[in-house]
Amino acid sequence: MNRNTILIWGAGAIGGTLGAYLSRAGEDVLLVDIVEPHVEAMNTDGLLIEGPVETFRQSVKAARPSDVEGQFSRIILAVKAHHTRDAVRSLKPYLAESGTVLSAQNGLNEIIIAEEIGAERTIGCFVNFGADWLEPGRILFGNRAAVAVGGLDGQTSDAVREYHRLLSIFEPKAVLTDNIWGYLWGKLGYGSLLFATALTNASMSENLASERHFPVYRRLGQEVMAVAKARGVKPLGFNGFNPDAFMPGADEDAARRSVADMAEFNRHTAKTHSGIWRDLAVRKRKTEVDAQIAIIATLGHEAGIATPAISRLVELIHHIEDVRREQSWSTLDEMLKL
Ligand SMILES: NC(=O)C1=CN([C@@H]2O[C@H](COP(=O)(O)OP(=O)(O)OC[C@H]3O[C@@H](n4cnc5c(N)ncnc54)[C@H](OP(=O)(O)O)[C@@H]3O)[C@@H](O)[C@H]2O)C=CC1
Ligand SMILES: CC(C)(CO)C(=O)C(=O)O
Repeated sequence: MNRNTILIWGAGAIGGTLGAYLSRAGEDVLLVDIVEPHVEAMNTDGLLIEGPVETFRQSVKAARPSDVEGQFSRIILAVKAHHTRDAVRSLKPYLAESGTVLSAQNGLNEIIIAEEIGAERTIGCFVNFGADWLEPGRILFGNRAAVAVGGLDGQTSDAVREYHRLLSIFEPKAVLTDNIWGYLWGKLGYGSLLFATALTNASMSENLASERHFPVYRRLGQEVMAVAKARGVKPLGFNGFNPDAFMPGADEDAARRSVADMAEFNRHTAKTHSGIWRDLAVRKRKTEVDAQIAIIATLGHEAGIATPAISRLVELIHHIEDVRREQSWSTLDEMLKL
């Protein structure tokens, strides 16, 4: 390890995939994770990336947080949103004074990271590719999708350019943007629909293609876009999600087309279900609903925007987490009662 080593903090589905690609390209990468058998497997057998995009086994270096020594200039954070603050506190001693952290996560984690290390050391990023951590040392890379990197203030610093270079190794179409908040809010809109799909056991595309539930998807998208607009953000679209279709005053057909495009996009991935569904159905653990979705209601309240559908969605996900409800079409039907 030396100062030029790139740390990937959280080496699950997203961090592991990025780490394998960067290591394969000859970048000096250290994958840091709290799951000891995963760290052990990565050090012993490397990381197996498998699925329709490509399958390869990559030799990587891995460590537990307590094994890390030294100071580093580039750290990519890829833990779940609700682990962000703890993870940033644990990586902070290893972040060089002029070093930066890039969030390869869903949600508005950049706000928390900036609170902990300063906005000038926080770099924005948006990832939409699909991956699942299968078992120690083994990750499914389900599909390619949009990736963007940008400065929180819209400026393109050397650090922003450097992370864009790194992300482009993984995704050649990675965008260097002056509106990273636009992508992050676009993903919150997209993500709110994904959380709704996790209320059932059907695939993302099957859920999104359900005509009966279209009003649910439209309402969620509309609430998120209204909050984004009130905060002065110009949300951006990607992979079927068209933020304009959910803006106040937009016609129903536009939203219908966008939801159909999202269904079509998600028909072509080996990751058939969202990470949220996987947390509930497979990993049997808490989701990112509070960190990623409940915060929209809080910010909406501050801006005077009502978000009843978002609040009901948060409640239903909590019910499933607490084993008070099942993932089923009838749970999604609850969203129609608003
Ligand atoms: N998977 C996907 O397809 C996509 C995910 N995202 C987003 O990317 C982010 C990462 O998700 P994903 O990769 O799926 O999650 P994973 O759970 O697969 O990976 C996160 C890893 O980080 C570990 N971890 C937790 N806390 C720490 C810590 N303090 N220090 C070091 N490691 C830690 C986790 O351990 P443990 O399991 O014990 O918590 C886990 O091994 C999330 O915000 C997610 O929403 C965005 C786009 C697509
Ligand atoms: C489904 C995906 C990959 C976005 O397309 C995602 O963000 C998730 O699983 O949470």
